[in-house]
Amino acid sequence: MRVPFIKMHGLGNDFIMLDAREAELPAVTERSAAALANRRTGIGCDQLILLERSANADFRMRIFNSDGGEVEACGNAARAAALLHGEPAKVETDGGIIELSPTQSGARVDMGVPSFEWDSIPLDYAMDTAAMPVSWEMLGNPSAVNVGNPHVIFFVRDCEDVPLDRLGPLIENDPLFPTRINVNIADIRNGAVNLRVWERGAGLTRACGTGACATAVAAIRRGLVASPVTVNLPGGPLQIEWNEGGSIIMEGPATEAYRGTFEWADYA
Ligand SMILES: N[C@@H](CCC[C@H](N)C(=O)O)C(=O)O
Repeated sequence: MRVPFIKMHGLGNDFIMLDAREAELPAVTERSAAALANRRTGIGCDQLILLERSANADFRMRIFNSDGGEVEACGNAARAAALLHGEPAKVETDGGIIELSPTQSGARVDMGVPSFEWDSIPLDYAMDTAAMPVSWEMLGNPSAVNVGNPHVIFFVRDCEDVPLDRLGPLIENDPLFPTRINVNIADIRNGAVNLRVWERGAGLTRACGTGACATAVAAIRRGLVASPVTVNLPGGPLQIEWNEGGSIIMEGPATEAYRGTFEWADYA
């Protein structure tokens, strides 16, 4: 069976988008998602995104990391889905309902209300998630935030100085994080956040939308910046708004790169 796909990205965080809202597609498995995402032998992407019909919202968005694992949220893919859908929409994700509003160059997304309780991150044992009494080599005293998916955030003097390719996998897989974790390294300059992210199940990416949301929330909570705040990622900037008790609003670009088809049997 030939399956159509759309290659899209948000600030260089790239996706294979499969649209099963009208057409019936074979079930995506961990194995097929990882095979399609493989940059040497497949089509290649950071995340495979599956759009489906939903009984609770305008449609459902499912997210598979490049290691094949299905996860709850993806900020950059939310903007890509908004561009594809073309009109405001409520979207069901495993991390909760999010709301998309397309803009001229991408989308504004209501990502929902963040959680801070240790067991909703989740962590392995109780601690203050605003300033955690833990460290890994040069990285210490992080914050943790769940924005649909789990994030740990380290504030440092210069995020470029951190060997994230080595420390990222170490922290991602630490037993403190029973569902693994996305690792964010941030510095603050002139009221803006500079951010690099080691994504759970995908590694270093050019941008992480949920990472930008979680880091902005953690920085606002620690009194380091005020809302709204610009978060600069290697792939470009996102604007994030958040006030205590409210939803996180993310705004930024999304891009369609090309459309194609693949033979399902090659990746099943
Ligand atoms: N690239 C994404 C996040 C994708 C999921 C993440 N790696 C996880 O495992 O939670 C974004 O833009 O938010």
